[in-house]
Amino acid sequence: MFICFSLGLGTMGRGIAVSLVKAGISVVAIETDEKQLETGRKAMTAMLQRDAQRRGVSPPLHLLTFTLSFHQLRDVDLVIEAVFEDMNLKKHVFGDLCKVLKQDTLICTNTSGLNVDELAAATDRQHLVVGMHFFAPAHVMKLLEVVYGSRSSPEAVSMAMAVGKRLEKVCVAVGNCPGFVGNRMLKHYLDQSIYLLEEGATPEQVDQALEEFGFALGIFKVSDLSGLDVGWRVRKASGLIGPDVNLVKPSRWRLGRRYCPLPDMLCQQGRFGQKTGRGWYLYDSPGSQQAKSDPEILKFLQDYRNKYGITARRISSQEVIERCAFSLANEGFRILEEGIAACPEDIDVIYLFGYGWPRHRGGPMFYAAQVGLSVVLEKLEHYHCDHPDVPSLEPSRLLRRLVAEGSPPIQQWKSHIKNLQSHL
Ligand SMILES: CCCCCCCCCCCCCC(=O)CC(=O)SCCNC(=O)CCNC(=O)[C@H](O)C(C)(C)COP(=O)(O)OP(=O)(O)OC[C@H]1O[C@@H](n2cnc3c(N)ncnc32)[C@H](O)[C@@H]1OP(=O)(O)O
Ligand SMILES: NC(=O)C1=CN([C@@H]2O[C@H](COP(=O)(O)OP(=O)(O)OC[C@H]3O[C@@H](n4cnc5c(N)ncnc54)[C@H](O)[C@@H]3O)[C@@H](O)[C@H]2O)C=CC1
Repeated sequence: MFICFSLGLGTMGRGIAVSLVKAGISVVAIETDEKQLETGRKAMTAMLQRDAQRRGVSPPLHLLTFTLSFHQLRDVDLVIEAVFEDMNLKKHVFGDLCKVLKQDTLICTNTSGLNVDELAAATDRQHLVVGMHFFAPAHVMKLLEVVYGSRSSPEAVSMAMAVGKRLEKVCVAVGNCPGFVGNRMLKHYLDQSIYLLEEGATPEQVDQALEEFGFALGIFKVSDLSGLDVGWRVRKASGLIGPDVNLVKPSRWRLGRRYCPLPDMLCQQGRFGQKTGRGWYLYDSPGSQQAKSDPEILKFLQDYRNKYGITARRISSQEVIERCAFSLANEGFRILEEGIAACPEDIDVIYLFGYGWPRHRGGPMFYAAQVGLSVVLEKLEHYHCDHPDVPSLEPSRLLRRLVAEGSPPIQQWKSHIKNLQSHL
């Protein structure tokens, strides 16, 4: 028998547990208190009932057990942790897990980007700790990034891949670095989108340009779906927000580079996205998915620009796409050079199946090749010249080298990497 333990039933935990149950796997689901457990139970039951109704079968609710206690852990084969993105909390949870788990239970974390090695070090079985990074909504998105820690055993990684396959996910093994592959790239894409708001765009304009380009959802709708509080926790832990930073008058440069505090200011107002019914957009009620424009956000953005003496300018859809797509691809080249992804095709698969990248454009690396590497380089140089305090716009070494060597086809990029040290 295969039993899985899902820890945390928030945005991600409930979708992960539903994916497991749909694959016929028994799940013990745990939360911190009765209220959270009941909210998770209701949400998961509704998801399973909708799915069963569509397929004309009965929902496999018998595979689910809900509990507040770690005692039911003894017999589980796999744990998937999805508690808040907080290193200390996760380490604490991992330590507690090891007191009750069988010696050979695989411990997986759904962290968005924390150091898997550091988490593994909090356990008594570093070789059995692997990242299993699902994507929101977790019962729908096909991608699973399997994060290979430096001490994860090949058997543990292959078991995580096998579980992913059983869940009908598209699994991609990636190396361990902040944000892994998808979110490390997403960070730069998000940064550009937020800078565009500072410079004069609205969330609606940016999202419209991205959706016309072919993204399933614009970045601000995606942020509301995922929850703005996740990134807020990450920035707090990175020292970008904290006691040394004056939150009344947030600065626009931190740790030596451009920083936009707009998302932090939204979180301070309790606007976490869909889960609170308000984020970059407005929703009818918490949990609703239908994004509506919010006049308060437009005023909030204009007040912010006034405060900093920024004159809003008209931003074209072309600029939105170039800054977002080329900053994504630029980071992709760095990821390839560092051996965090096995090949450009893996990066493309991650974006197609994890982030709703337009299929007909083939993924950010394929798109860069289609546009022409020399064009991408020229555009990045142009935008970096306009924004010298944004290091991520500086063209990567690998992109420069590929252009200097005549823009070889995508299948040959890896052979142009000097001293490749794979993290896989
Ligand atoms: C350098 C250091 C960096 C550190 C890291 C930085 C971290 C930054 C923080 C980031 C936060 C963490 C994010 C993360 O780790 C990775 C992510 O998960 S990012 C989010 C990725 N997801 C996407 O990009 C979603 C893209 N959208 C899509 O692909 C489609 O729009 C979608 C599949 C969601 C819906 O497609 P559609 O055809 O419209 O579907 P249906 O209407 O048929 O519905 C199917 C199903 O999906 C549910 N659904 C639809 N829309 C939404 C929505 N807006 N919100 C939630 N759920 C939605 C719908 O209810 C259906 O569900 P059922 O249960 O099947 O009925
Ligand atoms: N939101 C997203 O789009 C994605 C998030 N992730 C990651 O998944 C993890 C969870 O994120 P979300 O689901 O968004 O957070 P969330 O805030 O929606 O849910 C977290 C849940 O964990 C519960 N929890 C906290 N401590 C716990 C404990 N000790 N035991 C049991 N449950 C506990 C909370 O009560 C809460 O329900 C984080 O590590 C996050 O970075 C990964 C991929 C996508």
